[in-house]
Amino acid sequence: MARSTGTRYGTARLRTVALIGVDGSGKTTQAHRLAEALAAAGHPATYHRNAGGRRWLGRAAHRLGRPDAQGLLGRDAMLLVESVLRWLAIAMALLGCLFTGRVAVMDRYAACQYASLRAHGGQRWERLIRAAYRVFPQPQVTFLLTVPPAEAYRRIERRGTDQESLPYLTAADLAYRTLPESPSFVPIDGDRPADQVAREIRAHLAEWVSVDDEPDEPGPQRYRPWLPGPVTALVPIHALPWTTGPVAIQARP
Ligand SMILES: Cc1cn([C@H]2C[C@H](O)[C@@H](COP(=O)(O)OP(=O)(O)O)O2)c(=O)[nH]c1=O
Repeated sequence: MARSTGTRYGTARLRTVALIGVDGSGKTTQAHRLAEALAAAGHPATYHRNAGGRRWLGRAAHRLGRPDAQGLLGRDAMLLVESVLRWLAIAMALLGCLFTGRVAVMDRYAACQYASLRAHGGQRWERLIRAAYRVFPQPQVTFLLTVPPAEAYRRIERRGTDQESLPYLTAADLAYRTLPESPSFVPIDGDRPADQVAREIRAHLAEWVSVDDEPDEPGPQRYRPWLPGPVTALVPIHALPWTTGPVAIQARP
């Protein structure tokens, strides 16, 4: 019988994966898909929406006749509220996964808050917020989903649940690319069909799935969505058609 060793890269265990990027880049779509794929491959995972409250505060602001959350609270107060709410959300998510042993699939992480501060002109808070967020471990892998700001804008308009301006999305896009930690992000071109993007994300994470990870019993569970089928399962991951270069995995714990 095969022994399951969990979701591992060498001796390290996959605990946290983060998806970051501007609004409309596809984080939520891909994070849900990734959590489902991990679970289907026998690696229990939980999706976490690490919201900063900007969307629901924006809806509240609308009801009160203000244009958005920032119009309601003011820029600095909004950035601080967002930073606190996101900090709490990340802390709860990490604690939950610590107790359950599940992989945390993070829809946004600390870097999103640093980018938000920069894109909203709140740089003077960055040192303070970074100090507060330093308690959080680096995710083993952080995917930066990239789409042209104009495409992100179109998607948000179609979604219809919130609003972002094109200049803001452009500033946020630049902020992500220029964060000091950006060299450690795995960039993923999100301006492609969602299936293709999901496959590339899974291909990067395939390095973490031990060969011992086959489930004990044969049957439907043996399907491993990391790879497209039994024939290609024997092909080295670097040779698969959707990989664009060496598999990039960040610092291991
Ligand atoms: C991933 C993806 C999403 N969408 C849609 C779904 C959503 O309504 C919207 C934004 O996607 P979403 O996953 O919510 O992005 P984010 O979490 O980064 O804000 O765009 C597309 O039209 N094409 C895509 O390839």
